[in-house]
Amino acid sequence: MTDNVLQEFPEYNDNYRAGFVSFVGRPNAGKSTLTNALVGEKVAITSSKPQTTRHTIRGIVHRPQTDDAPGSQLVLVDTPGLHRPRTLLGSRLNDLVIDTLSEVDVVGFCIPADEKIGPGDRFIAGQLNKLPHKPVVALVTKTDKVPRADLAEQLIAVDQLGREHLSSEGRQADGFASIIPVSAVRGDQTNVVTDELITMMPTSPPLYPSGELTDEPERVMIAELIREAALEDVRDELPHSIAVTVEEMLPREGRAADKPLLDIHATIHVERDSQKAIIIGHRGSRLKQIGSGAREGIKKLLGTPIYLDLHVKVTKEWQRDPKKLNRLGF
Ligand SMILES: Nc1nc2c(ncn2[C@@H]2O[C@H](COP(=O)(O)OP(=O)(O)OP(=O)(O)O)[C@@H](O)[C@H]2O)c(=O)[nH]1
Repeated sequence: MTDNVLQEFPEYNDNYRAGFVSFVGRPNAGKSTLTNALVGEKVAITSSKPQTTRHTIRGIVHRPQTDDAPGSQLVLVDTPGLHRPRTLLGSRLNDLVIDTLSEVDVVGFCIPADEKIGPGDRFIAGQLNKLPHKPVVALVTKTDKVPRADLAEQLIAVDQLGREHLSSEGRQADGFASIIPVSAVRGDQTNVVTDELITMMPTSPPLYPSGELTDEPERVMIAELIREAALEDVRDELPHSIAVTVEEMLPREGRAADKPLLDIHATIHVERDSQKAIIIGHRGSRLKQIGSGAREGIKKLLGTPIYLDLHVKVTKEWQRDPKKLNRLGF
């Protein structure tokens, strides 16, 4: 930690709490939406399609010191969905998730209130059981989608899941450290989630300056925004096949200082010619749509006008080829 960080926190004292929390859960469980709700600004990318969060994206919750509580900082590490691997990419993602989890202070296991607990959840619980010293909080998400009676039943089922699957030797107590129902969309109980997570953080000096919401490199955020735009309205098989790389970001030469323009060159990678055709669309109409969709988000992120140059490339079988995976940054 730099001295700069401490200068920003004159009230910092020995009771200050700060640490890392990571949300896991099967695809679509509501991890990104919850991250955004806790941080209060859009940092992670959400989509109604599963498995869009491939990169570790952090958001930071700052709580200033009050008469009742010391100041605190919660660093949210948003991981890809932990899921049963079917491809090499799948198993790489799982390794990445386990690595991330071994370094955080608390794991938040997101389980939707409106879906029955299934093999995917039991798989995740089994993986978490491999980290016996890691406290796990169950977050029962999307509570606005179910009647109270169904929620009560789900809470009991979640408790059961914890008792059955989080019981390795060395675990302080069997099961979840706590179970919290929450609706990120309505903002119900989001404060309770923050409070509970903060009490579980170690005493520590602040980890990040207060203005910082995310330390994800801009390039990765930009690639994610393009990927999100490309995933709008496409068929179900496509999401797994798309990756985006940002090739170049350069300020346009010869522009007046008060009228800057940033040129961004990016590539959308697909696996097959047929998918390339879908992405490009009739006479390039879909690609144009993707470009304008992504441009808005990128402009907002960078706070400057941009020119987005998009290419589509067939990178065959990239999900299964280790060399290609490395080149795409996985
Ligand atoms: N009604 C309701 N919908 C929610 C809530 N939280 C998330 N959703 C919806 O559930 C879907 C999935 O949410 P995400 O936050 O993208 O889920 P995720 O777990 O990050 O998904 P992956 O990135 O695929 O792992 C989206 O359509 C959200 O709008 C909630 O509290 N209430």
